[in-house]
Amino acid sequence: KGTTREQRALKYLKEHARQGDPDSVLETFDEFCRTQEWAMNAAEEKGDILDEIVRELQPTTCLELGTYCGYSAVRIARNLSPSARLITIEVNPDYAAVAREVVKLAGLQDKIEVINLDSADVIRELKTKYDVTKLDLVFLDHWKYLYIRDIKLIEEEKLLKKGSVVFADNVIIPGAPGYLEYIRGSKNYKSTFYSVHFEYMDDMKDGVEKSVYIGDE
Ligand SMILES: Oc1cc(-c2ccc(F)cc2)cc2cccnc12
Ligand SMILES: [Mg+2]
Repeated sequence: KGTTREQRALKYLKEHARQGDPDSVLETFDEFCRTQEWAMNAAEEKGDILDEIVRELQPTTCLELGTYCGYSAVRIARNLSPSARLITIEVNPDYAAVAREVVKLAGLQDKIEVINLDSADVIRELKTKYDVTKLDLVFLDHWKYLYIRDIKLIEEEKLLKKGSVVFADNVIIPGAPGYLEYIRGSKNYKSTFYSVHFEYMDDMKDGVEKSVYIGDE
């Protein structure tokens, strides 16, 4: 075929979504995943919970680990206030390239910064290089064994404050080994589990975990 699934998704979006309209980009991506090819977007029930968190929290500075094609980046950023921004990190260059196009298609390039690097390296430089003081929202959606590595790094960098929300996808499928017991066992978080359907699969269950930081600044 010569093209990747992600490139085919982007082509479909460019042909069917309304330029500058985030809702249209998301609806069109969901349609692509339901009718053409499945893709690992934090969509449907997962996306609804993410929307709820963003609307209630009204975060100023958001960090997403695992951009993939930018679906959840668009989903988050479409609900952000004018001065708020999202930094999203994607280690795979092919995914990052597609994500930048999707963000542009949605007209959200002024709110979303896609960084094609390893998450740990960026987290260590958020304060010095990316002008971040605190993170109001963190969305964990990259490789599952990295959740625990990166949340510990985020704590070490003192990037969370009382009320910051850490939202984790896939805590059931593929599962985030060690992360759940770490975050649920920590006195610094109040965690809630939501049983949800796996993206675009009505007969599969996954889970997401919302953790509110209550620790010291
Ligand atoms: O939401 C996700 C789903 C899957 C996934 C793919 C195929 C399966 F058979 C099962 C699970 C992988 C992810 C990797 C990174 C971020 N999110 C993912
Ligand atoms: Mg996921």
